[in-house]
Amino acid sequence: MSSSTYTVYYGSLVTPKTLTSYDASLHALVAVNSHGVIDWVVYDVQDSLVQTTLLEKGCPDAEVVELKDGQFMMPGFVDTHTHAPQLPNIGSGYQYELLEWLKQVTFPMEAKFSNVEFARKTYSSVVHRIINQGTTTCCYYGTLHLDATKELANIVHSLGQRAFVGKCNMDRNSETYYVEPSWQSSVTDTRALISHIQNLESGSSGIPLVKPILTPRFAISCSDQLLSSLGELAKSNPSLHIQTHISENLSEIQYTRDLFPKCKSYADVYDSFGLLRDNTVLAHAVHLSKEEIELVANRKAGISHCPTSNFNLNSGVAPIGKYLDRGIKVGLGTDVSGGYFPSILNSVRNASIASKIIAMQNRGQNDNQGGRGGFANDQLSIATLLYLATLGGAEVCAIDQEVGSLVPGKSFDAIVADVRDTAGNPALWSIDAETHDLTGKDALEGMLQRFLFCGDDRNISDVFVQGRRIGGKSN
Ligand SMILES: O=c1[nH]c(=O)c2nc[nH]c2[nH]1
Ligand SMILES: [Zn+2]
Repeated sequence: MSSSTYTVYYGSLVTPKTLTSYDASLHALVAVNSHGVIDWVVYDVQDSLVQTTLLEKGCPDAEVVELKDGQFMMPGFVDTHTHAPQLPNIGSGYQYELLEWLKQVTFPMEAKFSNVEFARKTYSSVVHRIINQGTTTCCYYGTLHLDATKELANIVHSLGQRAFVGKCNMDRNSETYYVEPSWQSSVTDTRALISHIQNLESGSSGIPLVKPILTPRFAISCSDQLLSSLGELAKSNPSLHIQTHISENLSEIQYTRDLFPKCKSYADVYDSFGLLRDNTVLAHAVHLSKEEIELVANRKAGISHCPTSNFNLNSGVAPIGKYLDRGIKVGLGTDVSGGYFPSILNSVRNASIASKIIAMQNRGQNDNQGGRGGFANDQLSIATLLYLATLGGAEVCAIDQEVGSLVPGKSFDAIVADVRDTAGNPALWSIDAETHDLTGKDALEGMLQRFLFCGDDRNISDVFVQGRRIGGKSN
């Protein structure tokens, strides 16, 4: 590859390594090739050695983009669970718990997406907002409408975000104005959406950024015939992703038990229809039994932890540390509009608080069950929170070979965080030379913490997917 086809980013870098560690360098060089893939990364390169390093790497003419002091690169956020049609409802109806909230607030809004013009206008604003929050990969639920969900996929595609887009399957137990007419039409529309998304162009890298995802809304909303047909569809397409809700709220769990008396558990409902596998994204998982945890672990399905929504709809506190100890893949989800904020930064904060609640409740206990061990009774560290927001999410989506960390061979799906006062966020007190030593790695850890706990979209200068800038503050 000719050296001028590289863009080389020079500046501070933070990237997750394991659940308990991350790499950080104040002066890193990250070379991105013309396909948007990271070719090489070199840590700790002083200013005076940048040109020498480029020469050694065989690309003296590469375009160098230099970050400012107070900015750093990190992988973009992976939102493993959100509902695009619910953004207009953010901040409404939080007096209800799940089932009543769906009925009173959510279904009336989603029904409006039968109007494709409304869908196009709304989704355009939705996707712009989510990108500018630093989300480079997003798992979207649409509504039950085929045409509106095609629009959602088109918009995500045209804006260049990496995403999974699904049409809700729901042929029963909803309101008469918002339910699919039959399981057959639900499956037909699902197939049509899959073909539509698979026919979207792949862009210059040749890598399709938008992928279809089967979306049985939750067990309650799907008849046996529908779940069975979706299971068949999944079986004939092993690479087709699946997303659904599980074990979020106690009334929902009881209702599910009543509807599927032959199944051993909520998780067993999905498993018995062939919907629990290594590319299944399970949202919530607040109240899983021991047997369900084993089942989810054995099937290698991933959990989307949505703490904001779990607090907000009074659902409970998911025992994420226990899942991590058992080796289950975990990522974060915003779950708008059960969650009231479309940014993974907000999920990070609430995941931290949720883990502290569990740690307080379990103080003094030591029931680490082997596996990775050590998470169940403890608060999540900064390293773990960073991991869940990025690489953990990529694992849940089964795309961790492609994205989730800034290492050679992966796509440059990244953000530039900016923790300077000039970013204009009064809640983030920037680190300055008067009060801090800005030369050591601690300074970078400090910047990362402040960004995760106090940052917002004003602190995100750039959002890149597959090497292409698709958003950021100046957009
Ligand atoms: O948080 C949630 N949001 C939803 O829209 C939904 N549908 C089923 N179960 C759900 N949970
Ligand atoms: Zn949800």
